[in-house]
Amino acid sequence: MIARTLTIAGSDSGGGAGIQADIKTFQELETFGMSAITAITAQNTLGVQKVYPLAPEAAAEQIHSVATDLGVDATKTGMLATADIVKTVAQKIREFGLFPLVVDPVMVSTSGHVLLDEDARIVYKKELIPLASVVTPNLPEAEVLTGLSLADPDSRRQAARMFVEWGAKAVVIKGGHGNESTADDLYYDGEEFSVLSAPRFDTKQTHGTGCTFSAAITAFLAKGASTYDAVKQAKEFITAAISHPLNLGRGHGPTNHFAYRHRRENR
Ligand SMILES: Nc1ncnc2c1ncn2[C@@H]1O[C@H](COP(=O)(O)OP(=O)(O)OP(=O)(O)O)[C@@H](O)[C@H]1O
Ligand SMILES: Cc1ncc(COP(=O)(O)O)c(N)n1
Repeated sequence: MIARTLTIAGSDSGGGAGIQADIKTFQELETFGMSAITAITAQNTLGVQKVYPLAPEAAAEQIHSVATDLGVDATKTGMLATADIVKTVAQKIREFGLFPLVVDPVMVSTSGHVLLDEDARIVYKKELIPLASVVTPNLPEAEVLTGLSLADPDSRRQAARMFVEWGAKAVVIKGGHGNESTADDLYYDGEEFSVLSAPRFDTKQTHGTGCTFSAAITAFLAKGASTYDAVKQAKEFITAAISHPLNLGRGHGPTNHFAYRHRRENR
């Protein structure tokens, strides 16, 4: 049977991030993608013009519909908007056993728009991170959640240990926002640290990189990969997507979700 993937996240009308990036990634990686929408954004490459969070029950009903009929092999969470949605989503994940679970703690868009209410952060740590098979904060998100300044490798390792202490089985602290010459992501599973490294491309077309990366991890997990292998292959997917830009829009353009498959087909 085809592997079934579920994203619980916000809609990006511009198609580069959120639910749309997730479904494209699920499809490219030959899984059957499904969605529970938590918020609707009016958004393009220039920024987020408007956010409409949905009622928590709307997310709960969508998860119920999918889980009680089609079934789910791996799940991810993205933009959850409010503390009440975070609580409800965590409860539904527990109720339906929607594991393995990738938690992408989306807080602020590339363009600087707040996508998670401040009072949701505590709930996140208490309710959602402990359920995660892997949690994928970027550097600013990891700084907000741990309260540490993450300018050097030692502090990043300390932050990674904190996520595992809170109950996540593994963590990837993504280095996209760092200023090193390579885009290095730090992986930790409670036992070993590894650095997943890729060239840093000098590009503005990075809208949706985090969503795409976490969706790719979810797809590889749904197909049976170990967490580390899923993260490693997802890093190849996102590196291909960033390095073959589509040049759309006038701001931070989307990544290229076709690139990984095209590269494999042309080998
Ligand atoms: N310019 C770049 N060149 C190469 N890889 C990059 C670049 N920017 C980000 N990445 C990679 O993309 C992935 C997502 O990382 P990033 O830190 O951008 O996440 P994010 O901030 O959550 O993304 P988003 O833009 O969706 O919010 C990571 O594997 C990171 O290393
Ligand atoms: C619905 C939604 N989810 C997530 C992001 C984060 O992506 P980015 O940081 O690349 O803007 C976003 N902009 N919109």
